[in-house]
Amino acid sequence: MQKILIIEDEDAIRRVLVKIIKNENNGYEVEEAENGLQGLELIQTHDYDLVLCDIKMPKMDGVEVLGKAQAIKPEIPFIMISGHGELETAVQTMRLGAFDYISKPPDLNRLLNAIRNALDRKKLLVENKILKKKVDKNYEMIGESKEILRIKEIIEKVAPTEARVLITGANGTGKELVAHWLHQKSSRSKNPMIEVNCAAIPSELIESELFGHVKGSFTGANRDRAGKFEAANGGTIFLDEVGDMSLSAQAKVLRALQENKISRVGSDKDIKVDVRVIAATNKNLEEEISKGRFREDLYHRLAVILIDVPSLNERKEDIPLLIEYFSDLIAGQQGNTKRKFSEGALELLKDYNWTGNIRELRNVVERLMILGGEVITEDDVRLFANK
Ligand SMILES: Nc1ncnc2c1ncn2[C@@H]1O[C@H](COP(=O)(O)OP(=O)(O)OP(=O)(O)O)[C@@H](O)[C@H]1O
Repeated sequence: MQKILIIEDEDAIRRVLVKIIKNENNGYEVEEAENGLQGLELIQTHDYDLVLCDIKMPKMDGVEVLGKAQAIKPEIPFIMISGHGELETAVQTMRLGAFDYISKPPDLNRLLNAIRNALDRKKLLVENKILKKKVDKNYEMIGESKEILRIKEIIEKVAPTEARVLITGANGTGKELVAHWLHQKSSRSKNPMIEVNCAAIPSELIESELFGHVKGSFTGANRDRAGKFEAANGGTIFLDEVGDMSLSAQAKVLRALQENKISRVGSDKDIKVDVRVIAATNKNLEEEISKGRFREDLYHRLAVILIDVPSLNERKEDIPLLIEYFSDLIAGQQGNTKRKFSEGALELLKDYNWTGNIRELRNVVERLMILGGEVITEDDVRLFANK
């Protein structure tokens, strides 16, 4: 059921609107207010998917209702109803955030179209909000150890700048998480963050993946295709496992960083790109450089800021917090109740011989939640924590 509120002081117009809307779709629930003040009260106390609002009304006019409603519930779309001679005001309300306007007397098709479009947009906004919440939840960074606090502090300082960042650390320590935070807290966050796992792409394909190609440039290239650098334009590219990139791809990335230009494979036309680069690796790049497998000049271009993410064993005090977080997350995902871990169980888990990969900790928590008792005890840990 989608809820629509009509705020209109003229009885006749209100009645026509209600009739049209109800006839159109019996999935619409319609409520009415006779003036702006009453309308605003209803908006404050009820949830609506759409408001149709007259401009000229006693007590509070439509422009004021729109402004006040936007301050408290900005997601509700407004369609303004403009009387004779109010066209200019109607256009102005769109600048203030109204979704659309219709003129009196309402034209049936125009009205129904505007309503459908406004409701679609509302649905999209809500879906986006839910998605964003989900994304934020997936990227929570748990930990109060001085190592994690230091990383958060660096992120706060570095994210708003254009500086390139190289994130190092063992597998599963949270490098990707750091990269997401850097993007989310930057002015580029409205644009995409494009991830490329350099280790997962065969070396003969990596250039085309990063820079795109033109039709006919190699067997199978049967149409022009943009690469990840172009896709990330205005945003961030995250080069994960950058230490695994071939030397020829490294040369091209270096050029992209030096000149802010790329060219698609098989073309000599330059394309300007505005991309911030964040890279990550679990390799020791200095060692790779000494072995001739990684370009030193590229290393210096990438590592303006270095963030080393410590392994779990170096910040054991975060383990109980992570256990609680994962227990909550798993319970939410699987629809069962969150499990309590006894003090003794937490102590044992703190001293467990972790590989350092946080995914291992998550798996152990999940295993204990399945195999352990209502409260997870030291005995449960002894019996079930090891594989
Ligand atoms: N501090 C943290 N708080 C909560 N979850 C975390 C934390 N650090 C890592 N994780 C979770 O652990 C998993 C592994 O983290 P992530 O993918 O960021 O690691 P990575 O170092 O990029 O791994 P890889 O080297 O395998 O690419 C992810 O699900 C991530 O959300």
